[in-house]
Amino acid sequence: MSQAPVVRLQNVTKVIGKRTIIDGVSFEVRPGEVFGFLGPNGSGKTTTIRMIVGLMGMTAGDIHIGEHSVRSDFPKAIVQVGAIVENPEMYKFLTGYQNLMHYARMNPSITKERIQEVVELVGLQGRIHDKVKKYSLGMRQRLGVAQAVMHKPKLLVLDEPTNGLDPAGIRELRDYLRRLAQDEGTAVVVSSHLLSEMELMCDRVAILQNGKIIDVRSIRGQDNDVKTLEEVSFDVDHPDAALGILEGLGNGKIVDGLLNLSSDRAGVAALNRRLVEAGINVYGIRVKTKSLEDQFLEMTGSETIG
Ligand SMILES: Nc1ncnc2c1ncn2[C@@H]1O[C@H](COP(=O)(O)OP(=O)(O)OP(=O)(O)O)[C@@H](O)[C@H]1O
Repeated sequence: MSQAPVVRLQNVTKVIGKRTIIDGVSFEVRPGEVFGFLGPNGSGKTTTIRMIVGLMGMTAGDIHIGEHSVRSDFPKAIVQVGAIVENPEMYKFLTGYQNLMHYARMNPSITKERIQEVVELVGLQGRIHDKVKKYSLGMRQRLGVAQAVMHKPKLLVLDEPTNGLDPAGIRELRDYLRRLAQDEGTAVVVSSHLLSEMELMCDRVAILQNGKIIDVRSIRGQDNDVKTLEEVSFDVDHPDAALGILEGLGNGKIVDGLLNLSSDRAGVAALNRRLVEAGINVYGIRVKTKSLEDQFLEMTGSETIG
C-alpha cells in the first residue's frame, strides 16, 4: 500500500437546498485496485460519482485525482479519468470500431494499436466490425468501457455498470475490470446496490448509507482470496478488564458477560494471545463467520440490497 492514491476524497460534502445529500465522505483508491461503492438506492452513490468526475460541484471538501484537485485544477484532474456515468453515447448505425475511431480522432495520442488493445481487453474482437445497433446491452457496455479507457486513464469510474446485465455479462464485466486493474494498473471505482456483485468484483468496498460512509473494508486478502469476517466471543474471567486490554481492537462489546469482537481469522489467535499474556483466563472462544451480506444488512438496517 505504498503507492500514492489515484483518487482521494477528503470530507466531500454536498448540500442541496437544506438537505445534506453527501456528508463528509473520505476514501482513497490506489493503482490496480477495484473499489466498490455500495449502498441502497438513494444513499448517494451517483451524487458522489458525479462529483468525482466533475459533473456536479462540491459544497465542501475536495477530491484529488493524482495530485490535481478537482476543485482548483479540474482540466489536469479530469484528463486522468475515464468514466461511464450515464449511458455511453454511441452511434448505433456505425460499427463498434467506427465509434472508437470517432472518439480516437479527438485525442491524437490514441494509436490504432491502442484501439486494438482495448478491443481485446473487453473481449469485443469478434464483433467490433458489427453495427452497434446489433449489440446486446453487455456488448454496448464493453464498448463504452473500451472507449472510456482508450486514453489510458489512471482512474476508471463506472456508475451501476451491472444494471441490466445478465449473470454472464456481469461475469465478463468483472473479468475485464480485473484485467484492466492488473494489466494497466488502472484504479477502478464501481458503484452498485448489489452486494453479491461487489463481492465478486472488488478488492475493497465502501458502504454508503444516507450520504455517509459507514464502513470501508477489504474483500480480498493479498492472496486474492475472499476474506471473511469472524465475530468472536471470548468467555473470560474479567470481561471489563479484557475489554480494556483489547481497547481499540475489533469494536469490542460486552454482551451477556461475554466479550464480543470482530476480527479476521488470524486476528482471533492474536486477540486470544494478548488476553492470556495479560493474565486473563480464557474459558472459551466462539467464532461465527459472517458473510459480507450479513454485515451489510446489519449495518444498513432492514433495507434490501437486492
Ligand atoms: N439534484 C438533486 N436535488 C435534490 N435532491 C437530490 C438531487 N440529486 C440527488 N438528490 C437526492 O440525493 C439522494 C442521493 O441520490 P443518489 O442518486 O446519489 O443516490 P444513489 O445511491 O445513486 O441511488 P440510486 O441508485 O437510486 O441512483 C437521494 O435522496 C436523492 O433524492
